[in-house]
Order: sequence, then structure tokens, then C-alpha cells
Amino acid sequence: MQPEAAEHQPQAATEAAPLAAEAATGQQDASSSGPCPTDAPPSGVAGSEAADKVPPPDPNDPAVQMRINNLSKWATVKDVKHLLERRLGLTGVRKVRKISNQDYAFVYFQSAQERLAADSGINGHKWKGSVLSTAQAKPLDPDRHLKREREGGEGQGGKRVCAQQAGGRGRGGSGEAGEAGGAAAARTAADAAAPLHRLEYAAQLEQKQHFVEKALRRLPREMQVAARSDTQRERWRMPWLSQERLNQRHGLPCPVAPVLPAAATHGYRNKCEFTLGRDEDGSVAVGFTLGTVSHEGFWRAMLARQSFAHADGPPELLLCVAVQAAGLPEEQVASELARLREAFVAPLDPPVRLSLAVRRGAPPGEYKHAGEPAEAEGVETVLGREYIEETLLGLSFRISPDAFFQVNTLGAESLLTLLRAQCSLGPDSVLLDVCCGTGTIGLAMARSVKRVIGIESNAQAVADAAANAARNGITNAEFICAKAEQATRQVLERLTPSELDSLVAIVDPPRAGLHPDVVKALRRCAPLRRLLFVACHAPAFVTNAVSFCRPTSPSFAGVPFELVQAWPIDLFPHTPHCELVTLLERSDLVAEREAAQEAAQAAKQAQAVQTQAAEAASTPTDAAEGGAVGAAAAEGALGAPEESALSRAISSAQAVVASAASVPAGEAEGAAHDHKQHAAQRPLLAEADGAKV
Ligand SMILES: C[S@@+](CC[C@H](N)C(=O)[O-])C[C@H]1O[C@@H](n2cnc3c(N)ncnc32)[C@H](O)[C@@H]1O
Repeated sequence: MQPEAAEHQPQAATEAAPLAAEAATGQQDASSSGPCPTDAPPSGVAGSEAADKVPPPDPNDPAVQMRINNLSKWATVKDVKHLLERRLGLTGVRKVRKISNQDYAFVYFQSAQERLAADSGINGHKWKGSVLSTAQAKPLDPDRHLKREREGGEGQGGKRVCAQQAGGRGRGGSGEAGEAGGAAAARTAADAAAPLHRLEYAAQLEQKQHFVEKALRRLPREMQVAARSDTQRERWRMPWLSQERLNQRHGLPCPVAPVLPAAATHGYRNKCEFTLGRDEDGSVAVGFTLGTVSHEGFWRAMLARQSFAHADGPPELLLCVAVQAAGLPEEQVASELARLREAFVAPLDPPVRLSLAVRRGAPPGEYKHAGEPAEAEGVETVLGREYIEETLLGLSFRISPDAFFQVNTLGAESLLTLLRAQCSLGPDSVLLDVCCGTGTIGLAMARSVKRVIGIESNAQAVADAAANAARNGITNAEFICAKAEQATRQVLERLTPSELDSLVAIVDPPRAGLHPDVVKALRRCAPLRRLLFVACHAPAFVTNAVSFCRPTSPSFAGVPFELVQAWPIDLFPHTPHCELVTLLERSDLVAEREAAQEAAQAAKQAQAVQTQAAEAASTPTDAAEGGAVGAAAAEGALGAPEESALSRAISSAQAVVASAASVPAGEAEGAAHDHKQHAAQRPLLAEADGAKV
């Protein structure tokens, strides 16, 4: 996988997702739009319980299937299941099919997300002396029964014909066989690159909401798992994750907004990445790593259908073709590229401003040890300019082929707008933009703050970020080229006390999440009280959240954070992926704010009590009843933590009632007192439960 795709977005194949979906339009089988494989559970039901009630996905849906290669020939189904579930900790494995004496197996997952999540766990894992790899399982040919019949039928000695052999290899070519192959291939590629393309957009959003919430629901459990002993587990049971609080939020650790839909669901990409390498039969091919398709017609369909929702001028498209390291002769690569350029890129209609870059490196999807994406060897621009330009919230950005930039420009604007609204910046603020890429987040906020500091490991992206600041006339932003795990602590240590006091951090790490040393550095910086986390993979975020939220220890110094709110945003229609923004605040800040809110609430209710009691007093015959109403209103102040606020409210109600001439003071006092007793007990009981009321 190209480094950029590997780092932040789930699969190389998804780089071209919506285009693939477009390519598939008209070819897909309408009857295949089955039920959403992972319908949202009814509220209040834990994800895992609900999953049992969700109708199983269609096992023929390629989005839930995978082929695992390089297994031991002698491994049994049980061995493979054990490997996946116990050793690799994968979830949603529904069925494993393996024939002994073969070195591969087919695995069916509960959902497309679980299937995609499994990719990174399995690829590169060494098992029984072999390095495992995954591939997209090819869908069964819907006409296979007819074909069998045509060839003599099963049971009559007829030869079994599988889809791949029947023209589904997708090598294009000419004539009828080529066309048929192309159609089958496009369907396969669309399924690989845009697994949700068969679902209505509303159902896609529902699925994403469910996926994000399911991941977030794991946080309390993950905290308990991370605690090593019973004593620790007790300490790790944070009040904000108490059972009572979780029950109130249907198991979620914080409120989760509905997924913000994409403004454009088609043609939203500003970048497409393909792989030029050898196909399974050894011929040179361009296509997606996860798809089986490599044929030219598909390429042409994708490019021709490219359209941009936000194109003010000529739309720009950055095409990256990654050339696999493994054994492609130079001249073959050159001639293949020249052919592609002549045949498909040059005559593009409508024209797009195009940058076609070739990246030489390891095959996409290939990881070094410890999850490090394999380095590309270098980028060569073979057509167009060195970079493309995009506009975000009125700012102009240049983007080099190797630099990260959100592939969905309109979506990136929504993301920035959300971040701007939630980070409470002021003119004195210092914004730390961790994993800043080409500087989008920091530069979008630069005019509202005193200073922006970006940290980014990709040199090309850092050069772009500096150039982007200059081209937008921004002078208060600096960008540091370093790994965040190495630089964050020093950067924070160099800030002045006044800068620290107005520090806000936004972290936007790659898919794997933040390095633990970044979390430790941020936690240790006591003045940093609010943090926005942008995650493109919710499960990885949960792992980081455990480190942010665990109790203080020598390694994880500083007051723990709490999750305050989550906002999923759909930047990748037709794929299972979803950007997730979360606000984390220090526990003591949350406690202060809650106390202030509760006091304000109590004061408001006290005011209401006084008003009601005054009204009651002005109607002498109803005064006793008024006293009771006033006290009942005071009871409504149950949320108030401070008994004093309640007492004051009720006392003043009593005073007003007692002063009503026609009613003996003792009567009104008695009614109010009963309510006060009752009301005062509840916060104490709740406190004993460890809950905040
Ligand atoms: C999801 S992108 C976010 C980029 C940027 N915030 C944006 O919105 O355009 C993650 C970025 O983190 C960078 N990155 C990856 N590993 C890093 C590390 N260890 N330290 C700093 N940056 C890293 C990647 O190069 C990439 O630019």
C-alpha cells in the first residue's frame, strides 16, 4: 500500500472507492441490495448482544469475504479460527472454510468493517513459518448453476466452472469475451473498493453510526482489560464510566452525534491510486490491490466518470500509480504507463487538470514489522505538475503526491468547520497541530489564534505546509518535520507559561493511531486541558483513549482525560470508513464544568420556586397548595449536587409561603419539608453509587 494510503486510510482499494462505485453503476444487480449486514442495534442494547439479532450478511457478498494465503497446508479450520480470534484478536469471524492440503482458506465475516479490520491484522503476520497475506475472495458467479447445466449439469459428469475461469479475470481485451470479462471485473472491483456501494446512502450512514458506536462502547471494557489487577481495576473504574452513567447513554462513554453525511456522495475524490504490478497470472496490470480487476476498460470508466462537486475552475485530480517493487522490468513499466497515458488520460472528457505521479516502492498493503508501512522509494512526475492545488475554506493548498490530504475536499471543509467550532480558540491561543500533513487544520485556524505549531513526519508534506502558509499570507504558523513521538515533548517544554495556559491540541494521526509517547507527552503537560482527536479508525482511537483516560501513573502522568463528545463525519461514501472527531477534557475540568452547570441549574430552579411560591402567595386560598407546588418544584432540582442550593431554594419558598397571611406558616413549612427531605436524599444515594448526579 502506498504510504499515504496505508497510514491514514484503510486500504489502497478504497482510494478509488466512489469511482469504483460509479464504474459499477448500471452493472450492479439491483436484487443484490440486501439488508444492511450490521443494522444498528436497538438503543440500550449492547452492540455484541444486538449483533446476534442482526440478520446475517449474504455470505456471497464479497465485502464480507476474504481469502487468506500462505497458511500451513495441514492447518485445520479450528487452527485457523484459533489464529484469527485468539492470537490476532479479530472479531466477527463467522465462518472459515479450508480444505486440508491447500495453503489458503476463505473467511466470512459478520460485516464489511470487520473484514477490512482483519486485513491489517493478518497481512504480514508470521504463522507456522510463513508470512500470511490476504486477498479479495472472488464472488461466486450468479449464473454458475446455469453454466453447470449448460456443460452437462452436476451429477451428469459436468465440469464445474468457476467465475474466474468463465471470463471473470477482468483482463479486458476485445470482443465479446473481453466485454463479458470487463463487466464481471468491474463488479468485482467495485465490491472490493467500495464495499457499501450497493446500499442506499441512508443505510450506509446507519451502518457507520453503528460501527463507530460499537467501537466506542468498547472503551469501558478496554479500560478494565488494560488494568492488570483487581486493585487496579477498581481504580480504573472511573466515575464517568460507571454503570449508571453508561446505562444513561446506552453503553456509550459519551454522547455521539449522528454521522454528518457527505455533501457529495459521488465523484468526491481528489486523488486516485492504482497499482501497476503483476497480476495473478503474471501479466502486467493496473488496478486495485484488493480487487481482482486490472483491465483497461475499468480504468477508462473510472476516469471518464470522474466529476467534481466543488469544481470552480478546472477540477484537479492527482493520479498516483504505485509500481510494485517485485520484479517489474523498467521498460515494461514505462511502456505500460505510456500506453495508459495515451489511451486514457490524454483524451479525458471533461478535461481535468491532472498530475500523474508514479511511486516506486513496495506493493501497497505490504507492511514492515510492527505495523510500519513500507516506504516508497521515490516519486516521479510523468505528466502534469509536481502537485495539485485545492481550496479549503477560502485557503489555497498545494499538495504533493506523497503528502497526505483528505481525499474528499468538501468533506475536509466540514471537518475543519467542526473543529473550528469545537476548539474554543481565542486570540491568545496556541494551537498544537499534531500530524499536521500539509497544514490544513492549523492554517484554517491560524487567523483566530496567536500561534500554530504543526508536527509532521513526512518531509514533502511539511514543505507543502510551509509553502501553504506563505501562499495564504499566514505568518504565525511553523511546521516541524519530525516524528510526533520524538518532538511533542520538546515542543511543549519550549512553550512559555502564558503560551501553555492558552494551549489547545488537535491530533490527527494516521490510521494506526498515536504513538504512546505522544499520549504521554500530552498528558504530562498539565496546562493542556482540552484536546480534539481526529480519527479515521475508531477502534484505534479507542486504544489511544484508554491511554488518555487511564488513572495517573508514573508512565501516564497528569490528570486523566474524559471523553466529552463524539462527532462522526462521513468523508468516504460507499466505503465502511468514517472519520471520528472526539473532544477530550481533563477530569477536573469536566468536574468543574459539571458543578458550575449544576449550580446554575439549581439557581434557575430556585428562582422558579420563588416565582411559583410568590404566585401562590398572591392567591391566599391556594397558598397551602402553592407551598406544596413550590416544594415540588424544588424537588425538580434533584440534579443539584449542593444541598445548600436546594435548601436555599426551599427555604425561600417556605418564607414566601409562610408570609402568605391566610395560611399558617407551619402547614406550608410541613409540606415543603417533606419534599426537601426526599430531594436531599437522592444526590447522596447517587454519590454513594459513585455517580455524578
Ligand atoms: C490523517 S493524516 C492528517 C494530516 C492533516 N492533519 C490533514 O488533515 O491533512 C496523518 C498525518 O500524520 C503523518 N504522520 C504519520 N506518522 C507520523 C508520526 N509518527 N509523526 C508525525 N506525523 C506522522 C502522516 O504523514 C500524515 O500526514
